[in-house]
Amino acid sequence: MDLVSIVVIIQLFFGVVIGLYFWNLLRSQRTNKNAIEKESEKEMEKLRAMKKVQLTAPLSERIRPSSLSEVIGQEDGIQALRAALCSSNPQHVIVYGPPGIGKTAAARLVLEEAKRNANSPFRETSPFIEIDATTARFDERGVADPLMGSVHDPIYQGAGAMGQAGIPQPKRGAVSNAHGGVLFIDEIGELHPIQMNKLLKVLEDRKVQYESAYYSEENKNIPTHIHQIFRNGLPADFRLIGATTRMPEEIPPAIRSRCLEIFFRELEPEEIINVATRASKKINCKISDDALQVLSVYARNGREAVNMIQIAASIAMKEARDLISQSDMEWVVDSSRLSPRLKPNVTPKNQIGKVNGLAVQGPSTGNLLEIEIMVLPCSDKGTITITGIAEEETIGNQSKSIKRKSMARGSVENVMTLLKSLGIPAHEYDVHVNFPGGIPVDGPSAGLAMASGIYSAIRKIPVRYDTAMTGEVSLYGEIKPIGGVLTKIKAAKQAGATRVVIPKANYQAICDKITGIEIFPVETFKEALPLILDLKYLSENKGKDDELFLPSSSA
Ligand SMILES: Nc1ncnc2c1ncn2[C@@H]1O[C@H](COP(=O)(O)OP(=O)(O)OP(=O)(O)O)[C@@H](O)[C@H]1O
Repeated sequence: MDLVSIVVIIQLFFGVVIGLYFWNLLRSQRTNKNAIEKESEKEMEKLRAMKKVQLTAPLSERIRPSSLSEVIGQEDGIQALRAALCSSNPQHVIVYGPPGIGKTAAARLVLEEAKRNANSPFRETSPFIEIDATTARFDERGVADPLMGSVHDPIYQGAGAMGQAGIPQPKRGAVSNAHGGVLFIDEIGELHPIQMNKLLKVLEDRKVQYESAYYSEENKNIPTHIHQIFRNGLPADFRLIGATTRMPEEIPPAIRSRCLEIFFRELEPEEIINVATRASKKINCKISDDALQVLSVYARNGREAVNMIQIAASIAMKEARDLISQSDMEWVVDSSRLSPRLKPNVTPKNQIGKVNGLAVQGPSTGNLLEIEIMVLPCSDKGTITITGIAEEETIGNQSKSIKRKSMARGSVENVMTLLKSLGIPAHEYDVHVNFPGGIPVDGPSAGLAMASGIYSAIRKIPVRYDTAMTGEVSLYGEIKPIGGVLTKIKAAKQAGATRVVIPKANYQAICDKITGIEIFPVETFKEALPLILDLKYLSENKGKDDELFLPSSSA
């Protein structure tokens, strides 16, 4: 055999081996493809079967408000929401309010209303994208980010065609999905600071920019649309509605300054009954007055009312009844371990050292703040004791917080100095200020109530039970403005007070729209005292009014 024949045989051999290799590869690919197709067909069959099964719409869906007019008690908030979003120039919005009072329900409906305005930039197809900030977790490497979107780098794409070709793939997030519509971020106060900064950038640029170490402008393999996204960003022009149960101070100022701030208020008991009645009508179930009464004692907000109706209606329907009875509702209360909604009310008796302060919890929940003060003469230097939720408080937000001496304590110290300077021997007493009922004392606004209570306890003059009060007291006896005055006036009225003393600087014409309570705006402590103390008792028991008044040199 000559050399040429040997080379031909070797070539033939390698030719056969290579041929066999590729034939095998092709065959295994075909087998793989067949297996995948078979598997996919099986899954499609399961999917089709699943789609055929459909239960009736859950009660919660049927109960949900279907128009803004069905959102009860939030007329002011809805008017502001309409003003912000239904015009030709919609704005970003933050909606504040306690849980379960209709923030999400209203946000979902306002876009539909905006679409009906011919001048609105929203179109029929404008999307409403909802995301919860508590679950919008992101990966620091940018692999997954449901809010902003992310880039799937080839290393994470596995064996996909793009991955094998080394092409990074941008994946849209909620900000781009909401393009041309509304992005609703529930619990926006819980958004991670990094996400918040990214969101601010998107609001500014109206697009989202992506980066990847795998991207190169020169790479000819990368399709045009991906080049476009990396060069120009992905459009993200939407209007933001953020909802939060936090206080405005807890929301980063940068986002607040870009948004219109809207407040939804706590629902009153009659409004909760109204929500419950409508909900039961929507599911064609009647409800007895006794059952509604039980519900009104236990439901704290619209969501709780609706949940209670759902459970009670399910029991009634199971027993083929169309009426929710008192015992159904009591069963719901018992099985859900609900505790009654106890709102403090004024005690109908003028008492020494017992004052009605006012507090705001959360963005718009007002409460009567009962304050008890006892003074005991002491031989040495007097002490101050404060009990209740007032000893120490944390300020700031989740990224930065500091603990500081409670403002309530600072307030009492100011009040003591003021009283001493006015000739009241407050320093000759051990003073105990108690805030019963577990309502936290907010800031210095309880100053007027504490000063009046300490005065009452030292002079043994009862305080009027029908009067509630709020205001910071300065060292010189001026009554300084405080926050949340309207909420506090409404809380005073709800608790049964018929008179309320507020700082003059807080008085607005809108206060007079609240009927059934007399409002007394004051500038000084001296002006406030005769409104707060029981003057009748004083004239009957002491015989002369001048004991009440402070020395003429005082504020
Ligand atoms: N003011 C209201 N009017 C009518 N229904 C209400 C009202 N408030 C709550 N509901 C009922 O409760 C459900 C839940 O309310 P929604 O989700 O809007 O509350 P939310 O204020 O957004 O609470 P969260 O802050 O917990 O998300 C609604 O679908 C609706 O059925």
